Order: sequence, then structure tokens, then C-alpha cells
Amino acid sequence: MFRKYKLHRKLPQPALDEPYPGVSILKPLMGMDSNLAANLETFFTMSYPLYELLFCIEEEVDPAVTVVEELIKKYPKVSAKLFKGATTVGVNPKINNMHRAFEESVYELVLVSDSGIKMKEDTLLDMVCYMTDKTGLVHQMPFTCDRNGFAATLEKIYFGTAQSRIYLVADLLRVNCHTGMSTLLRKSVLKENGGLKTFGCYLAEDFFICKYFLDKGWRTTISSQPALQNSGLCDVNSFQARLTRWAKLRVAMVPLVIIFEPLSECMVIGACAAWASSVLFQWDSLAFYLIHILLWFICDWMLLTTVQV
Ligand SMILES: CCCCCCCC/C=C\CCCCCCCC(=O)N[C@@H](CO)[C@H](O)/C=C/CCCCCCCCCCCCC
Ligand SMILES: O=c1ccn([C@@H]2O[C@H](COP(=O)(O)OP(=O)(O)O[C@H]3OC[C@@H](O)[C@H](O)[C@H]3O)[C@@H](O)[C@H]2O)c(=O)[nH]1
Repeated sequence: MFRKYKLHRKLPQPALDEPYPGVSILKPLMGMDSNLAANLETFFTMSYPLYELLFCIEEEVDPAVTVVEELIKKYPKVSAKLFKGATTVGVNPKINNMHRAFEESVYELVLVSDSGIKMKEDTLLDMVCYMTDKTGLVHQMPFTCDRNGFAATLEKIYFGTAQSRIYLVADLLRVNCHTGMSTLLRKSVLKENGGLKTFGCYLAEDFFICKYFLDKGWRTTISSQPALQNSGLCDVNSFQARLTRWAKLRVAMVPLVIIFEPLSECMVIGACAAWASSVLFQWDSLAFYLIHILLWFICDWMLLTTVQV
């Protein structure tokens, strides 16, 4: 029910007499993939009246430079700037890459958007609509675009089921589950504590940025459109490596949660429940287990179709 209420909502448009807030969009880039140009182009064609694009490229020489320069030439009416070379402010390379652009950004709202993200025409508007007076940070729940191949299907099923389930519950309970691939935040609140560079000392800057907003009494929320990850690099090994990296971050930050993580998985919780039901009610544990798996798969399918719409 919550997923239906939360995702893909038609939001009331801002009142015509209220101007749309301007947004500075930070795009940290490093290297090239086959979908990069198409993904970046979607930022030039959004239906939003006031925004600037700040492309941050870590190395002076990078194939992404040409892609960005060509797009800037193709869309002269869109305000866009290219920052070449990172500034070391900490151990986090993404923060190092974005630091200069963040400092030079013009608007109060800042969108941090990873290189592989694709936008729909109304994605930015959707996020801005969730930035109410009490909200300091709006993030998109990670999901993926339709791409060909086994790895792409695996990614889609993982983000659309196992991760969405936790993400939606965490958002409902206002628990910090922020994954910083597409995040709109209030610059003035970050500036009170030195700006983005303060979080350069953390590898999981996303978790600590969200924690900072929550500690200061701001609300954080997911927007109604999930993040469309559409990187051209998509294979099982890098997916596995990424999930392992994230799990290591969670172990370091919230060790208690990681103990309970296996219990959020179908097979583990099913086995525990089957055993408990056989002890308590003398039910057939195999039948219980198989019915549990069937019902779980049906629920996952329903969740995936809702996230996908
Ligand atoms: C009896 C059942 C107890 C269930 C406990 C729930 C265990 C959580 C299970 C899975 C965790 C999945 C986390 C999803 C998003 C995290 C993605 C990620 O690792 N991102 C990192 C990199 O970008 C980022 O730095 C970390 C962000 C914060 C992670 C903290 C996750 C806490 C989730 C807590 C959810 C509580 C739900 C309670 C349900 C009863
Ligand atoms: O050295 C680097 C590495 C990465 N990046 C950029 O940082 C962004 C994220 O890249 P990652 O390889 O960390 O990709 P992930 O999907 O794992 O990141 C995600 O999870 C970890 C969080 O800390 C990130 O905020 C979140 O975006 C990309 O836009 C990438 O271009 C750099 O600018 N420099």
C-alpha cells in the first residue's frame, strides 16, 4: 500500500504565482561508457525553468570532456559549465571532484547526480515538489532502466525488490537509508557546517550527509520517481563488486543492521519461520516453506511492477 502511495504520484504543480526555485545540478564524471552521451543529454532536455548544469570531470584528459563539450554546444540555451580536475579535500573522490562546482554553484537547491543517471522530462520537478519547508533532502530510490542482458535483469530485480522493500520501509519509518546517486539538498544547511567538503573525510558521504540533515531536525524523503541507473557498463562482476562495497560500508556504519540483514531475505526468514511453525503448531515445515516462497515471489513481483511503472 505504501509503495502505491509513495511511488509515481501525480503531484500538484507549484502555484503559478510562486517562482520555481533554481537548481544547481552537480554531475561528477569519470571516464566514459556507451550510454554516457544519451544519459547526459536528458539533463539538457528537462522541463524545468531554472537550472544550471555543472559537470565535474576528475582528470583534465578524459573522453567525457568531449562528450560534455559537444552537448554544451548543441544546447546553447541551457546554462552549463565544465570543471576539469579535482581538488583534494578528503578521501572521498566524488566529493573531491564536486568540491569546486559546489562552491561556485549559484542556486540554493543543489542536485547531486551520478554519471549513470538518466532523467525523465519531469524528474527534477518531481523532486523539487517534495522539497517542502521542513524537508532538507530529497533522494531518489535506486532503480534501473531497461537494458539488455542477464546482468541488467539481475540489477533490475535486485533494486526493484530486495532493495526497494527496505528503502520504502526505511523511508516510512524515517530511518537513514540514503544512497547518494541522485539527491536534492539545501545548500545553506550544508554551508552551516562548512559545505560539501566537510563530508570528504567519509567514503559513505551519502549516509553522513543524510545523518547531518536528520540531526539538525530536517526531514528527508524519497521522491515519487525512482532513480533510473543507465550506465553502459553492466556486468555481473561489477554489480557484485558494488554490492560488496556497499555492504562493507554498512558493516562499518550500522553494524547492528547488518546482523539482521539475512533475516530480510526470503530463504533465511522462511527457514526460520518454517522451523518455528513446526515446533509451535506441528505444521509441515516443507509445505510451509514452499508456500512462503511462492507468496514471497508474488509479493516481489507486485512490488517490481509498481516500482517499474
Ligand atoms: C527482523 C527483520 C529486521 C530487518 C532489518 C533490516 C535489515 C536491512 C536489510 C537490508 C539493508 C539494505 C539497505 C538498503 C540500502 C542501502 C544501500 C547502501 O548500502 N548504500 C550505501 C552506499 O551508497 C550508503 O552509504 C548506506 C546508506 C545507509 C544504509 C543503512 C541501511 C539501514 C536500513 C534500515 C532499514 C530498517 C528497516 C526496518 C525494517 C523492520
Ligand atoms: O574517483 C571517482 C569515483 C567516482 N566518481 C563519481 O562518483 C559517482 C559515484 O560513483 P561510484 O563508483 O562510487 O558509484 P556507486 O554507485 O557505488 O556510488 C553510490 O554509492 C556510494 C556513495 O558513496 C555514492 O554517493 C553513491 O553515488 C559517479 O558519478 C562517478 O563518476 C568520481 O567522480 N571520482
